[in-house]
Amino acid sequence: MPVIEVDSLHKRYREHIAVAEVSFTVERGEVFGILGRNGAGKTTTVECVEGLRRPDGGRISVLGLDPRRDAATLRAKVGVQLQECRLPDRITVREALQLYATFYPDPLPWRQLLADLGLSRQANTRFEKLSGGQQQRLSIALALIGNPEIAILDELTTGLDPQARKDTWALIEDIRDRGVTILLVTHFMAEAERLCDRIAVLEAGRVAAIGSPAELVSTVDSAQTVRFRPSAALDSRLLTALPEVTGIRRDGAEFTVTGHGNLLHALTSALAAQQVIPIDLRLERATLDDAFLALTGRRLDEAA
Ligand SMILES: Nc1ncnc2c1ncn2[C@@H]1O[C@H](COP(=O)(O)OP(=O)(O)OP(=O)(O)O)[C@@H](O)[C@H]1O
Repeated sequence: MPVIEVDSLHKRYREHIAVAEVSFTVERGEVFGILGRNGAGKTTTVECVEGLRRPDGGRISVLGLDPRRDAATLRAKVGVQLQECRLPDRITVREALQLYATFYPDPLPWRQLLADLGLSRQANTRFEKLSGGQQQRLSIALALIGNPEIAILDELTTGLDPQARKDTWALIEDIRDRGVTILLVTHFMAEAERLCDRIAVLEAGRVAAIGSPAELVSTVDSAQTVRFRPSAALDSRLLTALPEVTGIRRDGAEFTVTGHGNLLHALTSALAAQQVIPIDLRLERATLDDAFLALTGRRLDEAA
């Protein structure tokens, strides 16, 4: 049974429709990503799942419960990392965790959690003195202190440097390995690709597609490109005769061949038969970026 079910969610702010029609399910133990450009409706969707906003239409079930009606029960089972975590400047890491631990019936031991998050040395450091990466890790710790079944993480690594981002990704993989189901909001393609078992691509308040990163890429992956330099003179008609080849371009010594199916195999076999070696052989396939563009009509980093 899915742990989160969102069915035909609709939410507007006055006359502005933030979420027009969103449906997805999250299975136990998976990392499910909501990927979309700024303003696509990601935060509004997860805030409805968290019970922080009242939907104008549709149905949401979390662990079989209603996020608003059963808010008190769900609070102990769902850990939430808010998009902007601001704590009082003078509170220490230890105090924040001890305070949050009192909100839950069965909290994790905070010392262990700090060690897992690489924050042990900051236990007595005030919030204002933490680096951006440390503040981010603390906000994840606060989402996990209640020992939740589900963690909802919004813009996990925004504002972090590349190393802190990679450390945070490794941390999320650890959390997933402990069996926590993770709903992750992101507008970073690399983050979605690295962490998510499945992704819902959101565009203008609607789901454009749902699938694993590989499934999303395969929807646009009919065309492939192979580039190489032949080791000896090559008659390009040999290649155009192959059923897998749809086009050939020549720039100086380099050939660029486009096609589909088992293009690479067909090409290398044809070249081998002519005793031609393809030098600097490269196969280029569609990426998740290409899939996003094909699905939504715009690049992920394009302004709204
Ligand atoms: N409280 C609000 N009042 C009015 N409009 C809002 C409110 N919150 C969000 N919106 C608008 O609703 C739309 C969806 O916003 P939402 O924050 O859900 O998108 P998002 O995909 O999470 O974007 P971001 O990555 O920028 O947070 C946007 O056009 C936004 O301006």
